[in-house]
Amino acid sequence: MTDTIPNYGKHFSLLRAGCSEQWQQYIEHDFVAGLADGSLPEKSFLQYMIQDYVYLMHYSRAWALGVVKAECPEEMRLCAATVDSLINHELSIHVKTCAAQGISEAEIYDAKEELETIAYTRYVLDSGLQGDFLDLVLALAPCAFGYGEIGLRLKPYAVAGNPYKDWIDIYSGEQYQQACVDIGHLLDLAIARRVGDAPEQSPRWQQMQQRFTTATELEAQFWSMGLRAGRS
Ligand SMILES: Cc1ncc(CN)c(N)n1
Repeated sequence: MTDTIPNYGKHFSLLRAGCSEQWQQYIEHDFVAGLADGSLPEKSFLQYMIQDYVYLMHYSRAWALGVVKAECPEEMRLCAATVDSLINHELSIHVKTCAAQGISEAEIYDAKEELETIAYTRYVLDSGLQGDFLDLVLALAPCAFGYGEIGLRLKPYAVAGNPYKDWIDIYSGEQYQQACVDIGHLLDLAIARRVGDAPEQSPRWQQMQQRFTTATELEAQFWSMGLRAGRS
């Protein structure tokens, strides 16, 4: 797998470097290795897709909260565009994968949430409810960037015969990669507006890094939940 760090903006690189161990545990998780070589059990993938549908619904609500908390038109527009891309595009593969197994969208919408899904989604929503727009974006960011980086790393494995080719194609694809660049721009804007040009020197930096790191840890737990669901 290639180890190039994607160019999703200045602050992505800084925050990623600030939690490199947790970041590696997220992007190099066994679940990801199973997607790459196709060895991930089908049951794990299906359970993950059901929980991920539920996750993305709450994650979309959190981006909608971004529209509410934004402080300029550019922030509002980027948040609104992300809500649209999540609920009208990214979720399609979840609906398609479940439909192929005879599970309807209404059933996935009502699926019982695993504890990891609750922990992660409510952490993100609470970051926005309790904090300001920047707190919210820092908690939202690892989701977008991590899958972007994983998509690029897994691209060479999207070959005929890999059952997870469609999944890899989506996250390595131009549309998803552009969304990561746009979110990187949003993060840079949000930081510059609220903390200035040298955020690492701000008294707020440690707490900002912590939000990003916690969301990164919750991502790794989400993969582990997928593996566990496949074994039960
Ligand atoms: C848990 C999780 N994290 C990230 C993504 C990519 N948007 C996702 N679909 N699910």
